[in-house]
Amino acid sequence: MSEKLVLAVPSKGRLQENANAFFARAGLAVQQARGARDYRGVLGGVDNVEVAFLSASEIVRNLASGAVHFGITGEDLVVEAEAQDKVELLTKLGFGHANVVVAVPQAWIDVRDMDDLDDVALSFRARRGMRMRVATKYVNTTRAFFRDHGVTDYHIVESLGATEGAPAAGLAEVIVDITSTGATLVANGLKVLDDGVILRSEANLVASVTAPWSPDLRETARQILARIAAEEEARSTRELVATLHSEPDGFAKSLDGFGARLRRRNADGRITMFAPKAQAPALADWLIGQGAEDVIVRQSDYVFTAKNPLYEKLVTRLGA
Ligand SMILES: Nc1ncnc2c1ncn2[C@@H]1O[C@H](COP(=O)(O)OP(=O)(O)OP(=O)(O)O)[C@@H](O)[C@H]1O
Ligand SMILES: O=P(O)(O)OC[C@H]1O[C@H](OP(=O)(O)OP(=O)(O)O)[C@H](O)[C@@H]1O
Ligand SMILES: [Mg+2]
Repeated sequence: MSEKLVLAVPSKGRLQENANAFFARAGLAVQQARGARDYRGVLGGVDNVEVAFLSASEIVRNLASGAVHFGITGEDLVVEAEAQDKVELLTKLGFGHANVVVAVPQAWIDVRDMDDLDDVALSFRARRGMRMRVATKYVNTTRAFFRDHGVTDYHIVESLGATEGAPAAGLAEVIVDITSTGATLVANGLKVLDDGVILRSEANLVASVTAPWSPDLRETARQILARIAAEEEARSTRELVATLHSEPDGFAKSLDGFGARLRRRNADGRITMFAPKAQAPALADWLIGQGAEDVIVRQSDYVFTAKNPLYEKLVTRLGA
């Protein structure tokens, strides 16, 4: 039996659709083996990969234990699992943005920041003889953040769902939870403290450091990461083609100023350049000003480079 690289993708929730789209863009479509009820799949375009469909939090557990090699999950879940020494966050994926925040009732008008919350905690103890309660499923994240802010007089009430409802239900005074639009907080009469953003999270491609990384599996990883990096590079850069019959003075320096690089110069005066996407219109305009008759700007599907930065990051972390 040949060993496989196991890739975990979210099977439900907010990350699922974007995760599938991400692999499809890289030419690595996730294919569910037999119907949607099958929890194992394959990755189109690369042999030797088994796809495991798991929830975002299960993905972190499996990465930490080494049961899967790669996974897509939220940074908030990696931090909460305190798994940073067992995984490598290879790259942010640009979706699944959400903040882990400390929120209190809007009615607490004098409570604006963590210092104020500390005062509340102390007076709570003094006046009511009980500790301020914080409802959350981010227990470790909360403890670390409160410790850093010198808040010690509180008690965590573990909450596994509908955390925002805890204050109104009389189960806690404060919550720590994840939010993206903020609508749930507002609907529950809560506000985020001014310095209460604990973590700005997004979905990441994460590698396990503890998984068995044989030479064959490293080679499979190299191929996958080359495609992902090539797609990222293609998305963030544009190719420009212009015909310039004489090269402007200090051309290389000017290109540098746009963050662009020369790729090729043909004998007929046609020049091909790569520029960051955001700089492409300005560079095109400048080239016209330098005498180019037209400038074609195009996006490539993939830009493979001799360097494979994601793979290098992985190998550096894994060591020899
Ligand atoms: N508004 C949001 N609320 C919660 N999570 C979000 C939000 N936006 C992005 N995320 C990200 O999606 C991750 C998974 O959340 P989601 O609610 O989709 O999973 P879930 O299916 O509820 O998982 P579980 O059952 O393990 O809690 C979060 O940990 C976070 O990284
Ligand atoms: O800031 P908002 O856009 O209002 O989103 C925040 C809400 O979304 C998440 O819950 P989710 O819907 O994922 O349900 P769950 O708690 O069952 O996972 C989170 O736990 C918040 O309750
Ligand atoms: Mg959720």
